Amino acid sequence: MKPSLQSTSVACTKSRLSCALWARPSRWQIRSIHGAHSENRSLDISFLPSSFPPHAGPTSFEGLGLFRPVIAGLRNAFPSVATPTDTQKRFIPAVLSGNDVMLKDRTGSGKSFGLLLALLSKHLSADKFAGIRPSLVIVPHRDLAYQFLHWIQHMHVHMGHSTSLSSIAQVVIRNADTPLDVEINTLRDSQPQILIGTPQAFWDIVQEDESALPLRALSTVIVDEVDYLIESVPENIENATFPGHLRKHLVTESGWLTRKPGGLLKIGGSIEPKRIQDEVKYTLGGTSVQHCVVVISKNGDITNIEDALEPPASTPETSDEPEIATPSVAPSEQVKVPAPTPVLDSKSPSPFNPNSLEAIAAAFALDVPSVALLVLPSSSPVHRAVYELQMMGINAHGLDVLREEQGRAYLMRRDFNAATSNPTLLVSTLASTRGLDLPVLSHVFIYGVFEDQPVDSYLHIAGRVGRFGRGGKVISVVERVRAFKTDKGKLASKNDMVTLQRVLKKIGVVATKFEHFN
Ligand SMILES: Nc1ncnc2c1ncn2[C@@H]1O[C@H](COP(=O)(O)OP(=O)(O)OP(=O)(O)O)[C@@H](O)[C@H]1O
Repeated sequence: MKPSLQSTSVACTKSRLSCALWARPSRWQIRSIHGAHSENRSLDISFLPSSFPPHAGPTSFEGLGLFRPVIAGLRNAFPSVATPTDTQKRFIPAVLSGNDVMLKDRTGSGKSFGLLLALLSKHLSADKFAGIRPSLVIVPHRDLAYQFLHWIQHMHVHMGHSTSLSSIAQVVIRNADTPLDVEINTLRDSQPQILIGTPQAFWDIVQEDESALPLRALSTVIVDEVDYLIESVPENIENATFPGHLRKHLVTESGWLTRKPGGLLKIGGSIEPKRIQDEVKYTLGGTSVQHCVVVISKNGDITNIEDALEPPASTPETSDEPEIATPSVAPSEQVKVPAPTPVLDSKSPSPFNPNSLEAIAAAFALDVPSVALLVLPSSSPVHRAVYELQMMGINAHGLDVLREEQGRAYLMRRDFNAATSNPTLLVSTLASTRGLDLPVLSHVFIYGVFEDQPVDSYLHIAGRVGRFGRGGKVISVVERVRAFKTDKGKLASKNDMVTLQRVLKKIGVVATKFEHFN
């Protein structure tokens, strides 16, 4: 089938910036990118100039041209989302009108959510019989795929639209429980209008049966976390393929995106490097977010980093945002929960510094009213950390947005001040927290310093709190002397405190004392 020039696609990232929308899905081929590493990780699409004028148009969702039933679903499922953010005011009309858009803005500015509203509007407003070709939403990890589906599911309940949820959207992920051919047959039986999945899942399906995915007949492609996806592309990919295309054409702006003069709108984030400091403060929730650094010394002492500022007098956070009741979902529309996590081998040596975990457990017990997130480096065993924290009496769970107490319950809650008798610590890795939105999070703990792109990693993780001007604490726990093995197997040591000091300096953040460890 020949691709239509009306096709568009969107890509979106969760770090400091970016979201892109472009066309010509017929040129897409999917290559395996999962787990691949690039030597060249210096790609930076952060400072692309904005070619879109400041917004002066409608200020309501109705005025932006969203489909009425989608707005009805939004109002009932998300009453706190009353008016569009600046960035949504700009990109929603652009997406609806079929433009290719590259979007970048600060974390938590509503990029993903707004894209979903636009995508739903495009699909649901299309003529029922003429239909619209399907769309693909590519996200970096499973939990984000389900977060998207969860958002759609909650709006769908209130839309009063006759189309079933499974005909509107489905998640495509790979899990050991569902054989590939079952997944492919499901897709064949009921192809939804919006397919949400990870690159690995799409790649596996295409390899097995290319015709199972409508790659040559897509109406929109959204790529969320586009910078992350680009970074994970191996340098040596032969032929320009997806996301090799992203590297070669999107980033270098060679014209793959610009199918017609002026066809690509670059929206938001025209940030000069010299202004990055201001932008970072904005990105990280302004002055309402505190950044604490807890240092573990060789003898196990736990202290605040030197030169940390005294914390401001605490003022309880106020919010007029209501807690949202979870609407009931018909059993046929409920998301299938994959198999439970594997049993832990607790006898093998722990990769974690026990003093660091103890510091996290103590800080959590002393300071967290309801729910916090602990982010581990990407290769860390989450189950092991959960097990060790549970042994310390902490109500720790591996993050899994399909399970109520492991994350699902927190996707919708907005009762920021509520304290619970048994607060929850959700544990995850950097790779699987990208883009996640748990509005009720008050604290995020960071285990160590992320050696690969430490600044971006910090910005991304810190952005899980302080969303939409709310407060929060980012607490990094670092070792003053961390022993490690070099590539040649020799023992060496690093001072993670110094590395983190450099990161904070670079992004213009001054650490605040974590008061309980004074
Ligand atoms: N217009 C709005 N008004 C109030 N809240 C909003 C609005 N749009 C989105 N939100 C809420 O803001 C939160 C963050 O949205 P979203 O995840 O889309 O931001 P993002 O820019 O994609 O963030 P990140 O870069 O971290 O992924 C969600 O809880 C969403 O419900």
